[in-house]
Amino acid sequence: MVAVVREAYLALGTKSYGEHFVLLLTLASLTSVYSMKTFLYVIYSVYLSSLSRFPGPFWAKVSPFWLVKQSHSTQRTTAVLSLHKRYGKFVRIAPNHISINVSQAANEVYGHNSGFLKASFYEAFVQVKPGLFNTREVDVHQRKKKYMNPAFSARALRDFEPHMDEEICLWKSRLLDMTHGTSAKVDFAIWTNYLAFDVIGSFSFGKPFGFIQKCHDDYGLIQAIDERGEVFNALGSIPGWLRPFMKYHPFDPFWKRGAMAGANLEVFGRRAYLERKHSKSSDRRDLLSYLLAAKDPDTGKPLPEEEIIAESISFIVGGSDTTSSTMANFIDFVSRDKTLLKQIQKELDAKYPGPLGPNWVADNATAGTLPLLNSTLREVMRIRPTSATGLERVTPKGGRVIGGALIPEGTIVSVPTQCVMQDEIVFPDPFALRPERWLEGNAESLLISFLPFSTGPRACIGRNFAWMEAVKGLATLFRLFNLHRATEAETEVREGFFNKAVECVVELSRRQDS
Ligand code: HEM
Repeated sequence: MVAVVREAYLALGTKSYGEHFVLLLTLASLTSVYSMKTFLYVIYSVYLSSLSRFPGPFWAKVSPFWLVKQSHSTQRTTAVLSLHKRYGKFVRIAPNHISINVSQAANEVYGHNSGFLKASFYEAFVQVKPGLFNTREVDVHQRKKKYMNPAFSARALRDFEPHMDEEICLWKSRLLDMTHGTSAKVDFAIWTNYLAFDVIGSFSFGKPFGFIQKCHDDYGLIQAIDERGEVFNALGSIPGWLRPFMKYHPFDPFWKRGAMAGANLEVFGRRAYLERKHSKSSDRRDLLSYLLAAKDPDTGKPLPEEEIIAESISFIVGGSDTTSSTMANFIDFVSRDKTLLKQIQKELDAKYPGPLGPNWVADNATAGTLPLLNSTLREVMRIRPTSATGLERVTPKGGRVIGGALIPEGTIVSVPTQCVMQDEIVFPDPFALRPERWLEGNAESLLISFLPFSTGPRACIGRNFAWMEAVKGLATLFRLFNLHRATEAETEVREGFFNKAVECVVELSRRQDS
């Protein structure tokens, strides 16, 4: 097209009036051909395609950029939920994408043997090589899972607990230092990050990154991961061929920031891997030791270095921001509710009576079974899930009936986790934080709709690890401190692939026997 226009321009200087007329007519016809094509595409998309029976905003039916815009504004799930309120259970949120707000659909799409595979959205998250999280092929995923599973076994987690304790102990000491003889304003959106990053550093590479030690993120890693999450989440909805060019967008620095954040994370991941590889051998069974010892089942050879680096990066991301956001949300909710705070502390005092030594940290065996602490954590994860979005999957060959509607093969579908966990039929008064609902007779039956870690073969491999870290960290914090949220205002949440509170400033003071 550009070449034709240039030809026409060059020619205009030398041609007669009649020839000018012919050229202009040619240009006009070309423009009309393109306009006609666009017009036909719109007609097809809106009225004739097999998805045209599903309602949705006009722009979402004809272009992926409606969804890109929502992700760009870091409010994708909120926007999709408001569409469900307006249009009902099935909404077309992109030309080939149906969002489904039907509880049972979560199992139909994500459950074992459903046949739904991850969509090309996940390719936007690939760094170095596809990792456990973003690989799409079933056989590659199964191979990876085989060598990753042992690092997450009950035994491996038990062995790791003393190392987790070291980080939680240092964390609480820092908080105790800050509150010596006084109270302090502490932003737990940052401090839960320090803890989670050091814990995942210790778990993956055998030593923490040193955030708690320095009370600072020297590498700018937290911001890099936030920016990367927001930009990659938006890139995922952009057609694959266009993604590499987005960083050159002349008017919108958002895309370039994401590319730079991704590059910084890659440098950090490579360095952490190399340091660990060349460190003096230790008998610590960290994640890297499992990966370095793993053999490719096809070739019998060790895993390629690039694959290990890709997994390292993926674990820094997947294992840090997620747990820290969940803990920050818990702190946010409970520090606003004095009655609940006192009840949780009463439960903790009974199990951990004072005096508590300087190295005391809540143990998993006890903290993991405290009824109120654990049911409050469930409620927080249900009301403000860290992973709220509809996870994108492709409908398998032959199509499927999902939530009662026939979905043609090749269609991208997603079931927003937040919808499932706030279904008022399953959870009456869904927006009220009611820990009791998990302590009543029918609590077991609620678990099927409690999906903060997703479900099926692609569910979170780190869920037990995350739960252990959260209950230990929170039990230690609430046993030792009083927390009072320093604002009445609603907490602002930004959504990348995961949700994250922008701040969680709390007035922190020591309890009497801490
Ligand atoms: C509260 C904390 C966490 C939440 C809410 C969470 C949530 C999730 C969710 C919803 C998925 C499914 C994603 C999808 O299908 O696209 C997932 C997958 C994953 N998570 Fe987590 N996660 C948490 C903590 C962790 C931790 C601590 C680790 C590592 C130590 C981890 C590692 C992973 C990995 C590797 C996957 C991909 C699994 C696969 O595809 O087989 N996550 N997580």
